Order: sequence, then structure tokens, then C-alpha cells
Amino acid sequence: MEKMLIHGGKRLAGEVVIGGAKNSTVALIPAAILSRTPVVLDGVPHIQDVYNLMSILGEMNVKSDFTGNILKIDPTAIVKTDLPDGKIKSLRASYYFMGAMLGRFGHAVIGMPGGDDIGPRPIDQHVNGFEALGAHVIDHNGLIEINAPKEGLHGARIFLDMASVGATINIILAAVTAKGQTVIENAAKEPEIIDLATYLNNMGATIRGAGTETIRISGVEQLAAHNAHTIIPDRIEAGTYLSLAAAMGEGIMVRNVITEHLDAFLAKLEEMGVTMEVGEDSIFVYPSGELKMVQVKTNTYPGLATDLQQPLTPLMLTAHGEGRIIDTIYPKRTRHVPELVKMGADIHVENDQIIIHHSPDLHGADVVAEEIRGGACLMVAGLMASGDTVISKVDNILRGYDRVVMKLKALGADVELLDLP
Ligand SMILES: CC(=O)N[C@H]1[C@@H](OP(=O)(O)OP(=O)(O)OC[C@H]2O[C@@H](n3ccc(=O)[nH]c3=O)[C@H](O)[C@@H]2O)O[C@H](CO)[C@@H](O)[C@@H]1O
Ligand SMILES: C=C(OP(=O)(O)O)C(=O)O
Repeated sequence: MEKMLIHGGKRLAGEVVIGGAKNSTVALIPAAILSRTPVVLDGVPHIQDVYNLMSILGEMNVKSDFTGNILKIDPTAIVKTDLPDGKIKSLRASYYFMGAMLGRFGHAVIGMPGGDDIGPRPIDQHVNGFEALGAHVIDHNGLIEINAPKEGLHGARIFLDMASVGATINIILAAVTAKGQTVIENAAKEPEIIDLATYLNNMGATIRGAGTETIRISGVEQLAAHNAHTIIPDRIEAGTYLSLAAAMGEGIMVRNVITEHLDAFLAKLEEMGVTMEVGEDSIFVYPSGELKMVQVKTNTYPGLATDLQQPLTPLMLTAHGEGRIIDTIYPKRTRHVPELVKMGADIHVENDQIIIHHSPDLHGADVVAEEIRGGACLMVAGLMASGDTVISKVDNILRGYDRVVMKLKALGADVELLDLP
């Protein structure tokens, strides 16, 4: 079992280049099966989720080749295949094969996805969307079978109960080749949705309004990719390094960012007193002086992302006063809290609110990364702490952080992956 060993307490400096967005990539790869021609993705992050999706593609006789940052996917010999278990369970985004297979074959049999254990993650909005398009959905005890009617899917007006990223993407994937117009109201507005729409539109889809709460899709016969698509930078990876830079940096340049995607997060860092120079596609973080405690409430985009509340937490531990984090998207996303306590943090959970006090003396400990961002939080805390931190279940970090050990080492961190029992 791989674990991450961190000899903490070292000041860091230099630059880090952010990879392509995990949450775009994991939608773009399943979406590739809608194309009748080979697909090329550029800026693909080296993360376990990508390797697992490639393995799922292989089960459908879709060949893929990942060299450098380029992923080539050839769906021309695709075979309609049921995907009941195996790698499907290794990540959340495998549920995008529901919409993509439905769009391509009018039929999908997919096991319920895996992904982070961060509280309840139902897929009722995805199912309601498929049904509105005319599909028949049967849940065979966690094995989801979806069938389009004989005449194919038809456009529909769909109002989401909540602005779900996954449901918005899955409905787009199914609707791009449905007959007629689909309108998704209360759609998610995350940048990854715009990235997906750009990619599909370049294949011949007609999707308008991505990035707003009303998305209109006019169905087309079929899609075919003709150009490579460059994936947007990962705003969550960027936020994680910004938090680390503010906590331990002697001057760190974070490159390849779309700074607008980080507006809410940057505003929070500024409120804390972090000094930054925000360029066109980079952010330089100066060494921090005394920081001010802040109150944090996560929200859907453009609000502060739930995926950034945990990476921000170690930085908040350096500030004076009492801070609170309310995660309105995943209120139970608190599994990192007892692990931080093992490291000497003054932090606890009260009625789903995370309460934080100044904790200047973090020390290394054996901790568990129960999920990706909780893991990222412990990684940042481990780099700040004195002594050694050993993080187990590190695969949860590696499934979403591009070449993280290499990037941290380049900043001067003393970190390695070890095969430990
Ligand atoms: C692969 C990917 O892109 N993952 C991201 C995606 O997850 P994911 O797409 O799973 O998250 P959603 O936006 O769908 O979930 C938002 C909220 O809606 C609820 N909900 C969602 C769907 C549904 O059918 N019913 C329902 O009740 C969820 O439980 C959650 O409370 O968006 C989350 C919220 O920004 C991020 O934390 C994840 O990193
Ligand atoms: C929750 C996350 O991922 P997933 O939806 O893939 O589990 C995340 O990236 O923070």
C-alpha cells in the first residue's frame, strides 16, 4: 500500500505549473465516445482517474494512448458493452458513461459510481433528466439500466432541483443527439461545464448558454471531432498550491491558471491578508505576515468551491481568532478534522460547522486521507508541521492531483511515496 511520507516544516519556493482540470477531463473522456472520429485531448493531467477511465474505454474496445500531456482516444471500433462493476466503482465520474452511452447507443447498463465518500451523493437529478428525454430507467439494486424509446430520445425542458454539476453534464451528453431542443433550467455554471460544451460544439453539437443557469441544446444527428481540445487548468489544484504557498512559501509562482475561475477563493485569501500579484495566467504569492481569520461558506460556482474548503483549512490554522467553515454542498465533508487533531490542530465539528482556532504548533502524525480534498488538506498540513507525517490511503490524493510529488519536490518539499504495509 502506497503512503506519502512528508518531512515537514521546510519553507518552499519556486514555481508550479497547474495541470488540466480533473473535473473537466473526467467528463471529456467519456464524452469522447459520442464522436465518430478519433479524439485528441491536450493538457491532460497525470491522475489515477484518467488511467481508470482509459481502462473503462478499453472494456468497450475504445483504444486510447496517453503520451506527454496528450490523450488520443479512438472510438471508431466501439462495441456496446455493459459496465456493471470493476473500474466503474473506482471513481465518481464513471457515471458520465450513462449519458454518453445513452447518447451513442440509446442503451446503457452501468453500476453505481464510486468516488469520494463525502456524505450522500444521490443521482436522482440525472435519472429525472434521462426520463424527461424519454428514456426508461431501471435500478436493479445499484445496477442502472437505461433505455431510449424505439424512436430515440427527444428534447425536453428540464428543471433541476439543485444546480448539480454531474446531472447537468449527464443530461447534456444524452441530449446532444436527441431529436429537438432540450432546455436545462437551474443548470450548474461551473467552468468545467463550459469546457465540455466547447468540446462538444467543436464536434458539431449545438449547445448554447453553458456557464449560465439556462442551457439550450438543439439535437444533431451525430458528432465528429476534427481538432484537438485543450483542457482548462484545474482551479482546485491551483487553489491547493495557493493555500500552501501562503502558509509555507518564500515566494511561489503558480502558473497556468484562469484567475477568474478562482475569484471567490482569491477574495478569501485577500481578506486573510495574503499578498499576491495576480497576472494574466499566473499568480505570485509573497511570504505571508500575520494572517486574519475568516469565515467560509461554500457554494455553487461562482461561490467558493466545496473542493477548496479543506485545502484552505491548514492556512486558516495559522490565523488568529475563531473561524468557521460551512459547506453548504457537502455538510458532512469533515473526515479530515479528526486527522488534523492528531497533528495538534485546534479544530472541531459542531452541527456540521467546522470551527477553527489558531494552531501554531502542528506536528507530524500518522493520518488517513479518506478522500481527495481531505487528503490534500493533510498534505498541506504535513508540509507545515514539524517532524514526519505519514498519509495512508494516498491513492485518494493521486486520483486527482497531477504529478503531485514531483511538483512539491520542485518547490523544495521533502516528500516521497513509499510502499509501506
Ligand atoms: C467529477 C466531478 O466533477 N466532481 C465534482 C462534482 O461532483 P457531483 O457532480 O457529484 O456534484 P453535484 O454538483 O452533482 O452535487 C451537488 C449537490 O447536489 C446533490 N445532488 C446531486 C445530484 C443529484 O442527482 N441529486 C442530488 O441531491 C449532491 O448530493 C450535492 O449535495 O461537483 C461537486 C460540487 O461542486 C464537486 O465537489 C465534485 O468535485
Ligand atoms: C469530490 C471530488 O471528486 P469526485 O466527484 O470525483 O469524487 C473532488 O474532486 O473534490
